[in-house]
Amino acid sequence: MTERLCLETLPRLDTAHRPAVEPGALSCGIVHLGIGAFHRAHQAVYTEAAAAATGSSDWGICGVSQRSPGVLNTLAPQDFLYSVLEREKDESRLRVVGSLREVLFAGADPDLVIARLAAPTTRIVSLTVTEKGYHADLATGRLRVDEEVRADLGARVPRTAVGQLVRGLQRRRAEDAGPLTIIPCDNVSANGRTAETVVRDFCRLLPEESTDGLEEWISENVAFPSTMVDRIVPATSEEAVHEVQRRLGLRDEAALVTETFTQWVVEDRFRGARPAWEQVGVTFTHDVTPYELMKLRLVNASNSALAYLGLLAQLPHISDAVDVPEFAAYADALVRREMAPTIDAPPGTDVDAFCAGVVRRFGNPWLRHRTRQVAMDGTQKIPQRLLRPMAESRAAGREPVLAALAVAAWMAYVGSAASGGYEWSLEDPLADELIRVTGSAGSSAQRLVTGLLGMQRVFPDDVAQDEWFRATLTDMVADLGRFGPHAVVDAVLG
Ligand SMILES: NC(=O)c1ccc[n+]([C@@H]2O[C@H](COP(=O)([O-])OP(=O)(O)OC[C@H]3O[C@@H](n4cnc5c(N)ncnc54)[C@H](O)[C@@H]3O)[C@@H](O)[C@H]2O)c1
Ligand SMILES: O=P(O)(O)OC[C@@H](O)[C@@H](O)[C@H](O)[C@H](O)CO
Repeated sequence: MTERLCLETLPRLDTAHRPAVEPGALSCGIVHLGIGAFHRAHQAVYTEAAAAATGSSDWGICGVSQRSPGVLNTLAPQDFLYSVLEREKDESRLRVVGSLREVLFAGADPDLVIARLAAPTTRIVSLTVTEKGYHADLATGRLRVDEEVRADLGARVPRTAVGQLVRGLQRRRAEDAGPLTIIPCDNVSANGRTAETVVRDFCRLLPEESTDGLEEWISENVAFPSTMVDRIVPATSEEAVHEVQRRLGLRDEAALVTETFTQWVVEDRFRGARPAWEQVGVTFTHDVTPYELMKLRLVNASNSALAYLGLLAQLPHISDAVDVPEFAAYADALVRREMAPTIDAPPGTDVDAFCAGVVRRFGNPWLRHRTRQVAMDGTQKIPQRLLRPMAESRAAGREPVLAALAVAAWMAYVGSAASGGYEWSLEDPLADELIRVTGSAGSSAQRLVTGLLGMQRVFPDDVAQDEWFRATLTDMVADLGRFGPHAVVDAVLG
């Protein structure tokens, strides 16, 4: 049986495949909440490169798995080492990453998580907890006090990321552990401001005696920079594990395959020390907004569109959807014709070249990014990716039919998934409401569209009350059911 990747077997690897740092020499200066695939192939890679560039040993990462012990169980036998295989056409580069030095499962070790957040050696806390993990109201950006948040407000041991952050900050302040920078790395609009708002709202809801002065302390000691992150990182697959084993001669159960493209733009607003990320390609700026809008509206909007059309056509991966010529042409047109006119690109950006890269990146056949994964949590994604730019297009007198088709495909997918049309049940924090709405719509496209448009937590008034939008969606949802996604895409492209 092939031996496992771990500290003991590491020296057997070719130097080119070994970490750029000595893993055992690193202490943890970063705690990362939500240690999924993305952090491991993005921020952890930049952080290791920065440590190697400067020789600093302060920036190892303690990753926290929030919902399941899966990542801990996979990585612990590997001493938290894993490989990242960058693949594109004939180009590939494989490297074991050594910057992740500890993984905790919050469900098993909640007190230790708070202790790590409050340790004076921790200077950075980063997050990839998915869009829903912020518990933010999409319309207002304020904390949504749902069941999980309510439970955390009354609990000593929190389960939500916002609860963990606040408990960690309370203890940091009590123990005078020093300043901290909290860096959200999710595809969430104004993610820094959103994280700060939900943290402050949570503080205000706690009993006054436990938070007296905490907000002032946060203002003086904690920064919440916004970030834009971009790299396609699918979940670990059996294919990835086999390919990496073939190349390394060791088994890595956590192997990740990603693209060569990577981008990280960070608002330059820190409290205290940070890794020298500027030396390894991270852009620091005073305003992330143009980068964020370009990413959400060009990359993520078309990704969601391909996911929903792909699922309606029973295609398992995003690259399978790009292999369908009319879907690829549609995604390209969506990005160029309807999304690009809604953004002010960051200075120096060649928007045409960026647009051309979007569909090419999604077509990378080595990236087995599942349509199901991209499609999940649609109620949290489509407002920022599609509805907001559509509302702006409508206000400017345009008819964004291509974007409307993406929303119609989401509606058709929701209708089908809610009634057992897929092997999985609908994955969305608002699944109960979606199932209720789609159930009462029966087979009527008009009732489905009207019901979904009535969900005020998803559709802002200007979109829900737009007659053009309602009528266009109703026709498209009906046609998707009658003629299928290929024919509807053909018709829309003309
Ligand atoms: N994978 C990508 O290509 C990619 C690219 C850019 C940005 N991102 C951002 O990173 C996020 C994570 O992506 P990933 O590929 O690592 O996913 P993943 O499924 O591998 O990891 C998700 C992590 O979030 C945690 N989580 C899930 N729901 C949560 C909740 N309600 N509260 C707290 N924690 C929760 C999980 O426990 C897990 O640790 C995405 O949602 C996105 O915002 C991902
Ligand atoms: O990761 P999510 O779930 O926010 O969104 C799914 C994809 O759109 C996303 O992962 C992209 O592939 C990624 O944002 C590219 O950088």
